[in-house]
Amino acid sequence: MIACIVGWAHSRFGKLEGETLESLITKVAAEALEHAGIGPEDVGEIVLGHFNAGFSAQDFTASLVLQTDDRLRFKPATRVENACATGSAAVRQGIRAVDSGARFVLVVGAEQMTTTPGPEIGANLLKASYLPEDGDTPAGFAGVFGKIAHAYFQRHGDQSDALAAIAAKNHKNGVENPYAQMRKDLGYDFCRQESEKNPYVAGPLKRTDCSLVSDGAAAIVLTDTTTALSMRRAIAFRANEHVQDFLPMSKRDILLFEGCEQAWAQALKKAGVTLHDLSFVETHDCFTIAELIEYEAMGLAKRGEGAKLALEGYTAKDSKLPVNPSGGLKSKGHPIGATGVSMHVLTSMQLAGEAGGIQVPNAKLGGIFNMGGAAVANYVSILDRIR
Ligand SMILES: CC(=O)SCCNC(=O)CCNC(=O)[C@H](O)C(C)(C)COP(=O)(O)OP(=O)(O)OC[C@H]1O[C@@H](n2cnc3c(N)ncnc32)[C@H](O)[C@@H]1OP(=O)(O)O
Repeated sequence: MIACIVGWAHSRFGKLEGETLESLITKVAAEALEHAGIGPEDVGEIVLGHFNAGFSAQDFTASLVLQTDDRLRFKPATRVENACATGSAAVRQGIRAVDSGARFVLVVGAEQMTTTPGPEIGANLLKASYLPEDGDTPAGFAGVFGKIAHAYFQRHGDQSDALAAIAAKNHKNGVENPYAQMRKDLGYDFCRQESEKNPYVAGPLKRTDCSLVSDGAAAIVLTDTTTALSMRRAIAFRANEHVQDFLPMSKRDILLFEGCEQAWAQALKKAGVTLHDLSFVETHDCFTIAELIEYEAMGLAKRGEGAKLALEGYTAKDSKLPVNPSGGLKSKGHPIGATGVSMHVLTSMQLAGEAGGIQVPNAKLGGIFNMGGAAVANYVSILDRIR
């Protein structure tokens, strides 16, 4: 059975004053059901993606979705977590529920990060790393990717120009995304130069090489193909693959993102397509170096040559393969548990031709890569509009 997305909702991402985790969850849940044209009574199963790791005092959160409407009472609801790929883990669990016979499945991803004091944010995020073996990591998760960038530069040369090009591209794309946290075209020169407003954060990574700290939520409604074809819109999963790798970076060649490579290979094979068939890709640019390595791991460039794609503009919104037309985590924001669900929402919008200013013309097939840790949890979806 092929699961389909038939409704969706997305909150603004950013520092959302006056919101709570509960209000974020219930708003997108209600909006997604309405968008799908179904009622709470039609929901067969609920999955919540929520990372937490200390961002919220409430850690038993699946039932918060039931606060949306009394008619959700007694529905099965479960929270899933897989670090920064938590949203995609929830989507995959939702697909499993459809495969097991649930007619409509409500998948919500949510996180509230900005109410946590600065130093604690880094410490919470580092819980998705493997500290005992990988050694002390200052600067939170940026420290982990700072080490990766440093090692990449040692192997393949200084790629600061390419990283700045990726940052500038994603910030430019985000300007037209109404859900994005930072809608400023920062420009290549600002992203390239160290400055008071763009200091080094970790290793060769500057502030503009990092994704944002965000609050936000997103939701989708899933159903089976037969039901989906009788509804307003139907976005089908041509593939949905999950590859989990070892946690310690010392057990892998960390510059290869082999879990990402494997997940893309499996997904493309399952969908029976190549990268050239995709209209666009939303990929996990938690740090610009991640997007660069992902170009290579997905097979778009040879190892060590990802920079060329960034510098030649191959992945720009109006070019061969737009990557992160939404602005990516870089400018859209990265509320951990919501990110993977957000990628599925924005890809569905693109395929439905409902993406407004970020619309990729004639988008037919969309690819998604969402990652937890440093290529530890790897999820690839390939989505296709069938109605
Ligand atoms: C596998 C994974 O997904 S791991 C990823 C997990 N996520 C992360 O690790 C989050 C990484 N990002 C961060 O920790 C933070 O954004 C940092 C450290 C880069 C910057 O935080 P701070 O230095 O505290 O910046 P602060 O919040 O004080 O903002 C200062 C200015 O920089 C801007 N800014 C903050 N973060 C960013 C960013 N990532 N990119 C661009 N601009 C930024 C702000 O808008 C603000 O601008 P203003 O002065 O014009 O108002």
